[in-house]
Amino acid sequence: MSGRLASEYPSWKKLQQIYDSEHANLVLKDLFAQDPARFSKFSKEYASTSGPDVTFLLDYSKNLVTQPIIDTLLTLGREAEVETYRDKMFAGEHINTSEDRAVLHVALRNFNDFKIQESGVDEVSAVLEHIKVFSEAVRSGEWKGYTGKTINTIVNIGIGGSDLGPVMVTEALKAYSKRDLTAHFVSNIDGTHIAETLKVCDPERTLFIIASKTFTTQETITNAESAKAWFLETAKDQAHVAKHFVALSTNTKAVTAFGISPDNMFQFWDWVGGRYSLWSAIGLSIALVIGYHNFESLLKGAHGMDKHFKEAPLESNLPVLLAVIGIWYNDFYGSQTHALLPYDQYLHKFADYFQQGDMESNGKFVTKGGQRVNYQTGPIIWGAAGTNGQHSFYQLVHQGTKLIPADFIAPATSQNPIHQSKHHRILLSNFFAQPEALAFGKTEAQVKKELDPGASEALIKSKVFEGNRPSNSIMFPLLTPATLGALIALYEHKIFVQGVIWGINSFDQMGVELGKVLAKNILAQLGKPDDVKGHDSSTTGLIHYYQKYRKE
Ligand SMILES: O=P(O)(O)OC[C@H]1O[C@@H](O)[C@H](O)[C@@H](O)[C@@H]1O
Repeated sequence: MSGRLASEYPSWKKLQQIYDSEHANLVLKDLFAQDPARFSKFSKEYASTSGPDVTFLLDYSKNLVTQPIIDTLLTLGREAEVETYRDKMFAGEHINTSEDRAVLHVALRNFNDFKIQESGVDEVSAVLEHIKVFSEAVRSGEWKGYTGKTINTIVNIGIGGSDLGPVMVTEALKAYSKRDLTAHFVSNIDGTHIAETLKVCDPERTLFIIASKTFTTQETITNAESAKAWFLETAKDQAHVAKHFVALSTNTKAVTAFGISPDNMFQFWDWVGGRYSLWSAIGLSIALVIGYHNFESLLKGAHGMDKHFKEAPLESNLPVLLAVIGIWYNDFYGSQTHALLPYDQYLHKFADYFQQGDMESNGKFVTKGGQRVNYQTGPIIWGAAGTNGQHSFYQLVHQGTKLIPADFIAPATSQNPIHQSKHHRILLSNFFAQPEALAFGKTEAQVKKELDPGASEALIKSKVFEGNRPSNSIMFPLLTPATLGALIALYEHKIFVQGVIWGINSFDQMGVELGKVLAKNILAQLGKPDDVKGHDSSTTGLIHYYQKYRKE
């Protein structure tokens, strides 16, 4: 984040030399055979030192690295001043330079531990109290709708960071949810999303949470207006809106203009980035679904990881290790993507969440200083919950032509140990087997032994697994709110470290703006073909096609 080109650091050049001269010999099978202690050397157990107990194991031994490579990668971190920039973040310095903002999602889960100076930080506990009181009133039934009935449905209307975090976390912690409160999340501007959701809502018992940092996002405001119109069809009186609509925003003026009273607004601050906002008022839907106590555990679990990230030396700092290993593949092996593969159905939205978290943070081609980078920055993040992926895309992961570093994530214990944990044992046997298969593969000699002597060369070749495909494995005892908090913070800080090394600003998102501006211009031209002006022939042709067939 210094804005320097990463490729100028001496250690970057050294890593390139190491890659050029050694990568052909970096063979996992050999590395494990040569060193029986490889697992203990390249795995670390995390144990929180504050807040609720959180432990997990990070096994990074199945990576194409040796100790000298890790050391050089850590030197790269030091040359890029990762420690300095980490301290600047925690100190509230304006490291989001393009927007001149502090980056303080860590302040949202701090509980007065670290001293952080920034306006608004001293209001965090009051907002948490507001969330607590409100969520408890709704959950207990004390909060009533306009006809005196309790709330049985919440609809969070938001998009991007005002949607993905709450969606992912409420899914991940479903085991802790209040079963008689149904949560829906409406994000897409496609009218189908709100229309299908409203079909199953009762206006007398539904609470709408309008979640938007800016309160100007077209999708969210349009969906919120449609929800309000739907509500008023039954409720009639505008005064009833107060019982059924709340806002989560930094923009009091726009919230008031929408018709939501400031009493029903949950505040946050411009130093909370959208994709880092689930810890803020944006997490209200989480508190409603899992209860404030569990929401606080989530925050405290994340704080434990913040403490680790802030205080642990780089060589035992888990976010740093994940970050530099990721850079090794991304920038030297040329891998384009990184897969997040949780073997836990509850984490089925984890990869979706970190698509925004990682790709919106580190999908940048200029440094903070405005120079075009001459190396790759953020990877494409993708993934799905195991074992589903095994029956679809794992073919390419095992035998395709691309190197796909992957993180396998699993709890040792299931929240649903049905059939004497038979399901979980099968799930975990796959969780153990896949990284093993990826790393060690299957040789031609092994294949031949299993086939008839007359088997064709082509058949033999098609059954070979080259192996040497890297992965990390992360295991924890049980997916608790605090463990999830720590896990999310682990990846947030990994993304931060990578951004610092690449010299980019991980905290703005200029890349989402151009499309929004063009769409606004096009929206004004959709009325009639003659209005369609100023586009290339392809865009013009597409709009004309729409105009020919549309039905209003
Ligand atoms: O919360 P808001 O202001 O409605 O913004 C929602 C999303 O809007 C998008 O345009 C941004 O790229 C995201 O970062 C953001 O989370």
